[in-house]
Amino acid sequence: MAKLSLGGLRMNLLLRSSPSRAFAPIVRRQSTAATAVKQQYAEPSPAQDIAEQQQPSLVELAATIKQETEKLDRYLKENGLAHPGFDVNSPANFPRLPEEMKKARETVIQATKELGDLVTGPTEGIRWMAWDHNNSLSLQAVYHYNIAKSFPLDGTASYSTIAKAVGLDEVNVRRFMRHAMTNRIFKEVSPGIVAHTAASRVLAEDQAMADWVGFCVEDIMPAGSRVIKALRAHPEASEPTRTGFCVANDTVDKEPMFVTFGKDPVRAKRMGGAMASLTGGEGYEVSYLVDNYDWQSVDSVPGGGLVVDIGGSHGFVCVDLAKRFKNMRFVVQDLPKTVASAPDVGALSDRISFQAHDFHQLQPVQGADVYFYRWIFHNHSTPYALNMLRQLIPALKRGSRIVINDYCLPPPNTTSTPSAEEKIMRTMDLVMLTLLNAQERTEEDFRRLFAEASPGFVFKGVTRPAGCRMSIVEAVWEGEDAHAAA
Ligand SMILES: C[S@@+](CC[C@H](N)C(=O)[O-])C[C@H]1O[C@@H](n2cnc3c(N)ncnc32)[C@H](O)[C@@H]1O
Repeated sequence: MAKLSLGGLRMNLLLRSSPSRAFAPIVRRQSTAATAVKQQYAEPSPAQDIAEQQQPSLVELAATIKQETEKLDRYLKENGLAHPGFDVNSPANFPRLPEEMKKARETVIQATKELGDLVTGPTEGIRWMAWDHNNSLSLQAVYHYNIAKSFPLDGTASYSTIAKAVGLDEVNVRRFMRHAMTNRIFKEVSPGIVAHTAASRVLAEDQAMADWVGFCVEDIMPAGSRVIKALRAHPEASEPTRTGFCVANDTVDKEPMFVTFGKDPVRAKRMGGAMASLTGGEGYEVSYLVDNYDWQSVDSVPGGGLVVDIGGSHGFVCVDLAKRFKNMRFVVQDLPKTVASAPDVGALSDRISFQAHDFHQLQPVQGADVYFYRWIFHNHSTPYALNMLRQLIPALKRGSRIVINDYCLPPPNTTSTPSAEEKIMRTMDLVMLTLLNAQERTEEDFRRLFAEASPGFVFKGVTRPAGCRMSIVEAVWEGEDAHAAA
């Protein structure tokens, strides 16, 4: 079994046909562009938004960019923070910012995009958008031939030297690198002589980012180009063995992506690095969940309420909860090999136990107070997600809560320009389709899922802690107390 540690996530790759493997996308919440400044105190409803929002003029957008950029610039100067740049020694990331400055930065990003799109115009925009995959192609060449590592970060090299070092002919090295340069990856400092930039330095130094690029350009890109073929053959798009990924890897009706990766340690390791790069950042900390859900009421149940962490990996969420709440008891369920490799939880073992359980089968723990799923539902299409919920029903008592910690898609285009965050989340949704025939869900999707699973589930809603990228989805079982009757 290859085991991937995914930042906050843990993933095990088993050589078995299971759809239940994780792909954990990342999102950043970004407010809208110029309009965000005007709207930040009164968000309009979607209907109002579409009807009433007016397109800011070019000059208004430019003014917003100026105003918010000045705020950022002042903040950087006042705090002695490095200014961003493209040069090899410039910072690899924009500095971490307090909330207000984050808004300014998001507004600059969004307004700049909006202004650029407006002055490009739709025809020209679409013409070149249809060529976007060529950015991935030159990036793939840089990744595949390890070009960023082929010459020193603080030096220069000729195309012919790089060609010899990477084993690709000079003509192709030059064309791929010169294309990558249009994206600020490398620069040509004199004819035929190249040097690193901040972006190529990231590719050379940050292994997790290199893994992310590799996973995207060598696994997701070919799979994405087969999605329509997969959909034409299997329009229901619900089986993890009938995805674009399966078409690309000749595994249709044979095995889902995670099984394919489980057979290939190099790809498995690369995906692990990619996920670590993606989810290791700000906004994924378990503390958001610990601090922002009413665990106190579970802790106050006489004898300590019982929480079942389904697909809970090695139980790190329960460990954090158990440290904070002194009465709650926990059962961590996962596949047998994961449970077998779980580390000893020491003094917490009187309250945390592990159990091998397949979440596509009947839930064995009866009458728990909370059935909890983190990073599980977004890896499953509706039929599989419905089955997971229905497998709980015979175990539920009236009042049992089902808590899902996952992404929650925003309502569609509630701003005059779709935010960068929305773009990322919707792209992730496509990636979930591509790889697993799975999906990200809106609040309404979650509501419908519970309603369709059984009228006994009463949907309570979705909350998203400030600063967190994940949401907490909750439903309560008000149906027949099958557990008590049993
Ligand atoms: C993305 S990880 C999520 C782990 C953990 N909940 C977290 O928040 O990081 C998905 C987990 O589901 C487990 N899993 C996959 N298929 C399963 C199944 N059929 N039954 C139980 N667990 C499963 C995996 O072993 C893995 O630990």
